[in-house]
Order: sequence, then C-alpha cells, then structure tokens
Amino acid sequence: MTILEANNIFKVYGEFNGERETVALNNINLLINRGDFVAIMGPSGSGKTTLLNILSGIDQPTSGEVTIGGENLNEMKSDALAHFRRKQLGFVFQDFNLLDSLTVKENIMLPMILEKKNLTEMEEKIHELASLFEIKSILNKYPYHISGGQQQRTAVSRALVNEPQIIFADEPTGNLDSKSSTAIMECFERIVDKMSTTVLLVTHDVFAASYCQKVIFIRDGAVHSSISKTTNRNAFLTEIMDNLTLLGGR
Ligand SMILES: Nc1ncnc2c1ncn2[C@@H]1O[C@H](COP(=O)(O)OP(=O)(O)OP(=O)(O)O)[C@@H](O)[C@H]1O
Repeated sequence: MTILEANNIFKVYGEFNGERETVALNNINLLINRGDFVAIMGPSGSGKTTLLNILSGIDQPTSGEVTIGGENLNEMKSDALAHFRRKQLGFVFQDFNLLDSLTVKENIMLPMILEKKNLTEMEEKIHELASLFEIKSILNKYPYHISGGQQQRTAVSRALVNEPQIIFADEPTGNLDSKSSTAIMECFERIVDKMSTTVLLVTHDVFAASYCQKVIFIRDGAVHSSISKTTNRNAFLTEIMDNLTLLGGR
C-alpha cells in the first residue's frame, strides 16, 4: 500500500545575498509503501535535506505535490498541516532535539500530552516503547545525564508514541559512535519489523544505510538511481559504496 507519493517536485531557492537562484530539486518523483525502510543518499548539496523537509511538510515545494496517506500536504492550511504532522508523522534529528528541562519519560510523553491522550494510555505506551528500546532504567533521568545513544533511543520513542504513518530521520547516526549507531539502526529495524512503521532517512553513513531495504541516490536535485537489498547487509554495504563512487562528490 502506497503511503507517500511525491509528484514532480521542484524546489528553487530565490536569489539571496548576491547569490543566484538555486534549483535544489529538479522533478523528483517517489513512491514509498507502508513498511518500507528507505535511505536517501547523495553528495553534499545534492538536495537530500531539502527533499526530506518537503516530503515531511516542513517546507513547501516551488511546484509539485506530496501526499501522505492520501492527504495532499500542499493543500492543507498551516494549522491543519501542523496537526497532521503531529499526529501522522514522526521526526528524528541528528542532534536528538530533546528538551533538557524534561526527563526522558516526560520527553516521550510530550506528543501524547499535546494530543490529549489519557494517563493510562500514556503509561502503557511508554512502558511498551521503553522495553522495546531498553531505556526503562533511565526514564527518570534528564537528557544531559544519559549517553548520546540513549538520547537518540529516547528521540525514536518520542517519534513513535502517536503511532505515526511514517518516521522521517535526518542523519540519525550523525552524532553517534559506531556502537550507538548500530543500536539505533537496530531500533529502526525492529519498528519496521514489529510495527510495520515506514522509515525514511537521509544519511551520509554507508553503515547506517546498509540496514535499510532500499537506498535512493540523488544527484543535482534529481533521482539518479536506487538499489534494494537482495542478499545480506555486508553485500548491500559494498553495493552502496560502489554506487556512491559512481555518483561522485564528497
Ligand atoms: N535556505 C536556502 N536558501 C538558498 N539555498 C539553499 C537553502 N537551503 C539549501 N540551499 C541550497 O540547495 C542545495 C541543496 O541543499 P541541501 O541542504 O538540500 O543539500 P544536502 O544534500 O542535504 O547537503 P548536505 O549533505 O551537505 O547536508 C544546495 O545547493 C544548497 O546550497
């Protein structure tokens, strides 16, 4: 079942500070199905973050449209879009974006409080996610007292509490060591397997991308190619590196 559809997406940034206009996205078309686990890769400046921001309704395309679960993001008024994003989409960022003044548990609860869920429902959900991501023992700690990996697992739990249709992650392993990167990619694997959540991430990290089922390569704002995992993760990792070499760039 198609969950996200992007049709003829163009993004042109206007002239700024004497710089000429930039065509950041040049006719992108994408179909993402429920339960897909997809990485977007490409050289620096190829348009990855711009694409993720447009697919997730953070930014508007210059032309083209994005639908998620059949709803056209570009036709929604800003209040409706904000509500849709809060309820239907989950976000994970490179720098975790946790609130330092709230405990791990309170950070995870926040999106449910905004959705006015009842206390029993919130407690049950937190228990389920904290068990799944092995963060039960740190629920009452503050973000500055836990490791980067634990912070990112908290951020993934927070992204999942309202059972979103799709999780968007921008460089989720960018600030993590290799052990924590493995743990977070295994978390994504688990939610795709167990909950059929759809995960779409942008990454420079070949190791992280090798956990996905599919990698879409973009260059100069356009889809260049895509590959799907057919054998094991190590073979897929080699295939991703070969494709990146062909793609060029840093
Ligand atoms: N707000 C903006 N105003 C003007 N140009 C922008 C803006 N944001 C991005 N760009 C330009 O659009 C192009 C795509 O940028 P984008 O950040 O999407 O690339 P990226 O692939 O995510 O890069 P990186 O891997 O370095 O993060 C680049 O040429 C960039 O300079």
